[in-house]
Amino acid sequence: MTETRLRGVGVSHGVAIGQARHMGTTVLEPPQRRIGPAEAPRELARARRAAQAVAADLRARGTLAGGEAHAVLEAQALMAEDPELLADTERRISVGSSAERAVYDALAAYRALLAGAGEYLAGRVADLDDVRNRIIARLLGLPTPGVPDSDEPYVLIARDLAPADTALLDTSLVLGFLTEEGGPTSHSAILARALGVPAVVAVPGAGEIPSGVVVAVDGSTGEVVLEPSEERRDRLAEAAARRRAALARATGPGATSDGHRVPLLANIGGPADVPAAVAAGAEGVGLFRTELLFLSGGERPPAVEEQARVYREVLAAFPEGRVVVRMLDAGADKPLDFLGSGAAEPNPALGVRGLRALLARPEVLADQLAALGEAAAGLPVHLEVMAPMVADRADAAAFAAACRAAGLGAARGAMVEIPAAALRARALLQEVDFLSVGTNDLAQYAFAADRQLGAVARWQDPWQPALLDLVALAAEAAGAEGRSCGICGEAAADPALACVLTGLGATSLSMGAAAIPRVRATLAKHTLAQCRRAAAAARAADGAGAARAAAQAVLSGE
Ligand SMILES: C=C(OP(=O)(O)O)C(=O)O
Ligand SMILES: [Mg+2]
Repeated sequence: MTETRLRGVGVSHGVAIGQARHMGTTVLEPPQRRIGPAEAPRELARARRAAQAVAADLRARGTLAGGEAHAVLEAQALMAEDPELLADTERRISVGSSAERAVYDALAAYRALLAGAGEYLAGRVADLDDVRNRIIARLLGLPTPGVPDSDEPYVLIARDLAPADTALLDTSLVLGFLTEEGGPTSHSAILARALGVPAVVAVPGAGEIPSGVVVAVDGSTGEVVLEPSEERRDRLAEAAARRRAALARATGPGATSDGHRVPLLANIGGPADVPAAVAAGAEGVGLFRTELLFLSGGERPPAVEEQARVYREVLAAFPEGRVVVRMLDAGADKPLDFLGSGAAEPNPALGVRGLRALLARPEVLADQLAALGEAAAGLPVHLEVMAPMVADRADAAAFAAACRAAGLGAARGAMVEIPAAALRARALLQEVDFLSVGTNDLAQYAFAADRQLGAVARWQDPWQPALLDLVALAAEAAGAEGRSCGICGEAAADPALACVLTGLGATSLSMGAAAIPRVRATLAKHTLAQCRRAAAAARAADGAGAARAAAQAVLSGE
């Protein structure tokens, strides 16, 4: 057979060569069965139950997968339970649709809306299709279409991948992803990058690739070749090896090409994330999200001893390194029953969350600090603790007082996630030792754009110049006080943006482990002066796209 070449958008670097296997993504279309009015209550109850069961299953998968997948699956669970979708389903049942047909039609209507609503929302269509398939399969008593069964490694082909499936993919079997739809911001792309699996999205005709055919996927160039010749395979493998070698050459501590040090740290959710962080050469942990530990505790926070055991496991993995532990950040996107967080609040993102929740329950904060003290005892690690959602100097002072009362010798910091904290960063530094900018929440609050809501996702783009202005304020304040100001939001994982953040004065960058090698390599190619020029160019732009282009032009030496 001769080679066939296809082209898509490379979204996750590397080359994968293997047999094609298709994801079972056929949308299940239930028959047009009409029901009488007497059957309606039963059908409605069935539809409700199925939606609830699917939401619970997605949540359970999210908890199991942890990390990035957790939030993605939570968002999908919310789709399954969406009150408007349920109301539409109810309306359709009341006029004679069966439960499965009503769900199918209600979701189809919503899907059409999403598909036509711009790149980011269109990227959520695959998530919605997956939710639809899951609910309908459950109503029809069928298995949910999903990841193919295979004992041999393969290249996974799909229309688009749903997070529920990609989250639990066995990466020892999946060599790469290839999707017909999707874009750089689709979950297939985000998760492929998080898993470190090569991926090409938006490949026209991908759905028609016969199962079992050998495909070569180059996630760096977007090239896809069916039945590649020996020569082609060799060439692709060589190119990938060259790129890998370039990445591997960039080892050691993070620094610009002229030696300005920017420690590269890992964002972790617990001990399970440590091996990947160590393998990526993380110089420590810049953000240890401790919520996962509390999520598994149910009604009560985990006991001090249990917390200490988990913290120690992490701390012991970074001898001489720096580990920044973020105090429990409950509420809003991370609700926790025992803190009653968000339950009765009309707007939990603006409510008693983060440090506010901890100050309302000082014994929870005191226990966590005590557990950290116990965990660090006798270890050479540099333990640092920081408070989430610090709004003003009084917050920073209250946190510092709690640390003092706990007798914890660790450096204390404030996260800059609320614009007020960035604006008055210097005042916070009168109370705490360092700052760490959480760009995810800082964007949410700066743009009044719920980080969980796809409809406002455009403002979550970390290249927004207004967000960069706020980062600059925090970094400049820290510089003036001779303190450190790290970045620990998603922004730090984008190699070009990492250079910009360095140019703004960030003193360390913390990100998911998979992003570290590329950020290290990119940073090592540019001088501090170039990073500063890129930062100035990005801030001078209007809009995220223009900022990205302006910075990239500077970094590529145009
Ligand atoms: C790092 C951050 O914290 P989280 O994503 O856990 O809220 C942030 O808000 O940027
Ligand atoms: Mg945050």
